[in-house]
Amino acid sequence: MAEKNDKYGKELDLAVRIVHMACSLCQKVQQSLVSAASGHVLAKDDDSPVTIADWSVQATVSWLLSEFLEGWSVSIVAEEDVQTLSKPEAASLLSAVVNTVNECLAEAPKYGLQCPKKVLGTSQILEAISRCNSTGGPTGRHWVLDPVDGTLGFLRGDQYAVALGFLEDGKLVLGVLGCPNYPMRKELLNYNHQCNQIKPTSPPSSDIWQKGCVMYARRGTGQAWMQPLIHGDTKFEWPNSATLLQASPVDDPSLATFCEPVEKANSNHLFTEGLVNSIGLKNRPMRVHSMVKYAAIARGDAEVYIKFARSGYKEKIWDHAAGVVIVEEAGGVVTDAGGRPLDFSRGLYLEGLDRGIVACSGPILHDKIIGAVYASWDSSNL
Ligand SMILES: Nc1ncnc2c1ncn2[C@@H]1O[C@H](COP(=O)(O)OS(=O)(=O)O)[C@@H](OP(=O)(O)O)[C@H]1O
Ligand SMILES: [Mg+2]
Ligand SMILES: [Mg+2]
Ligand SMILES: [Mg+2]
Repeated sequence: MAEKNDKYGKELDLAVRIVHMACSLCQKVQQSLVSAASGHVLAKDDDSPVTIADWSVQATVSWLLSEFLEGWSVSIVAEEDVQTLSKPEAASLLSAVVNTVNECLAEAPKYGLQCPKKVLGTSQILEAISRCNSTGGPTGRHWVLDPVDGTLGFLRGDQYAVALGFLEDGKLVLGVLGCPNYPMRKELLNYNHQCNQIKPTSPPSSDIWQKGCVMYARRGTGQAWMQPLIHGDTKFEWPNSATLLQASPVDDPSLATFCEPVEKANSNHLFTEGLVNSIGLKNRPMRVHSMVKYAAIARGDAEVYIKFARSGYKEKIWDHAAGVVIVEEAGGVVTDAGGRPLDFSRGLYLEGLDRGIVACSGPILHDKIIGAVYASWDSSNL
């Protein structure tokens, strides 16, 4: 962990504590959603799901960043807004969000942070959510938040992530990724998804499933770290509990494992199948929701992550920021399909992205995949 005087040390320390809190919030909401088999799930305009957890995490993170970075006029780029939540028919949803946020903030001392002097009211919570309306850009400091990435995975009792990145002058400098359902063994990561597809209402039950982690990295250190999630009455303690992450040394495609989004609608599975076959990648794909795919590369559980969204879809910065810096500092390489670094300096979207995203555990494998993309592209139906 960064010493307190190091650049961004204060921000990283705070962000890690906040993400631990957010993960704990999500675990509680996920348990209650899965056991109620219904609950507060809404569809957004683009038909994607949003839950109590998405809004509650955004409110909690926003409140904590503003409180502890006072005077920095905190700028936050985040996924959710308050439109749906402010409608009269969403009153019970809003009250659940208010309770969830206050319960989470009351636990702040366990994470070494102060809780609010008074319980936060509805308007303060709506304000905290809507304050995250920054559009980022090439100058200044901006936090980039995906409160729940992989909401679909979250609803299935499967993989999801809380992702918090930090940009300065258009450059990604910090990434913190909370993975509350990240299992301890790689085989379980794959099995977890399949298991929950068959039995979507069964939450992971044994300790091994529930053991989550928080990963973090600071640009330029060449180090990425992982801590176990805080459970029960354990007090937050670090840097003692952190272990160094190292991306996989495998550079032979025939030995590599690749991961990709679960949903065909989010990435072209047919194209990646042709692509990985063409370079002799034999292992079957690990289909995992959310930025846990970046976490798997950083931790050495997989070697390649490929995402080719349908043409016309614009990738949002909060779906990648935290994961990219963690993979890069763990020794990996992340670019677009043309081999260029992702550009976080141009607002809400990864503008100028060439076709898709390719993240690899190292440069040799990355070169091979990019070469294969060029070779496969013309014959593809994208
Ligand atoms: N049509 C389309 N194409 C590409 N990407 C899309 C699309 N729609 C949504 N999204 C974004 O995908 C985020 C989830 O990515 P995943 O890799 O987890 O996808 S998947 O659930 O495994 O299929 C998801 O993030 P969350 O909304 O935070 O869950 C979306 O931002
Ligand atoms: Mg997302
Ligand atoms: Mg999200
Ligand atoms: Mg979403």
